[in-house]
Amino acid sequence: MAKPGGVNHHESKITDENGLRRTILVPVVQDLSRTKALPQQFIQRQPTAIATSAFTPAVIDMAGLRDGLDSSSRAVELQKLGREARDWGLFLIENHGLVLSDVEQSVRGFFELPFQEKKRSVGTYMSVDNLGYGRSYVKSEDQVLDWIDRLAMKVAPKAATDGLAVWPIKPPNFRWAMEKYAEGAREILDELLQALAEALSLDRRAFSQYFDHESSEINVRINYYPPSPNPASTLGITAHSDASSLTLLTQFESSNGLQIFKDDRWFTVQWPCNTLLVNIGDLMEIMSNGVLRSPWHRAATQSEVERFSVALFYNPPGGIEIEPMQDGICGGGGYRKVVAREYIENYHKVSPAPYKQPIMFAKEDE
Ligand SMILES: O=C(O)CCC(=O)C(=O)O
Ligand SMILES: [Fe+2]
Repeated sequence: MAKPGGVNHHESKITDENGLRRTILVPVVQDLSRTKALPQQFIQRQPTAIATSAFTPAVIDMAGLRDGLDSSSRAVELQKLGREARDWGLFLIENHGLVLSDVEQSVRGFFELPFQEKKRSVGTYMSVDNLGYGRSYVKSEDQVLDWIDRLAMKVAPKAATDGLAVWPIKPPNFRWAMEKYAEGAREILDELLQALAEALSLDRRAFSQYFDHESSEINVRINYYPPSPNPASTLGITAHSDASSLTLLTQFESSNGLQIFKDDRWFTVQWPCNTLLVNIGDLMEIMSNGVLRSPWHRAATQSEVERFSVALFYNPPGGIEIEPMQDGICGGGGYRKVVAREYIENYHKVSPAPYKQPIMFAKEDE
């Protein structure tokens, strides 16, 4: 336990060069930020967080999309959706009906707890599948670390969470708020799976056929980026694509943290506060055989501002085999059939990874 005002440590398990499992201690970023300390292990080898351009994704009006299957407003939204999903792999949604205040209150309440309380509150499942309160993907002692503390949990299917102490006990309504949010999110993402297929002139069930209410998987990761002593030399999240089919991303205040890589440069994603962001994940890239591509993205840090984001990953049931589309427009991406769980396991094993490397696992000639 740290002295009052001191820095606590997360315990991360790594496998060292001799194949032995070891625990290494990683400072809690929330504590570092308070003391304005910036240890060497958080300093990127190249200055990073300077994005050259700003980008505001197209906003899809969910009310317009719901406006009757053959209505003109739906046609307009579908056209926008198809274009943005193909060009950028992400888009914003408005009129989504999701209320975020309970989630925000619970998340802020959790991170306000003292370190030991946070650990006690979450239970013991830290090292399972990168879940729990702590850090993701600490693989070696000389790795440059992200300026972040995280809380990650499985939300669905419910049975998958039974044996794990996955839910923070404090604040007391945390689980209720997150499950309510996830159910609302699932409805929206189901609609978007169908709309994306339609926007690409595919059978409406081309993507949604892999999902079902009982066993599709929802994982939630809460990213907390405390103020950084030097945003130009720290990163909140190292560049990656998401393993998911679709990711729903929420931030609590409008701030510029998310950056996306396109045409050889980084763009800061500008994101109005009444909207949520949806991005294509690797599993969707595989399903569409490369017609939709999962964007390579990262999170910058800021000097005076703390930022929270909530990433909700929507995946088919783990045992489902995904078969890349082979017809006219969807074909030629060179992807092979993959079992969702095998894809995700490999993704966790190889992350963090160089540009688009995890998805090579699903290429035909791998
Ligand atoms: O904080 C953000 O905007 C990005 C989060 C993210 O990319 C993730 O959790 O996978
Ligand atoms: Fe991400």
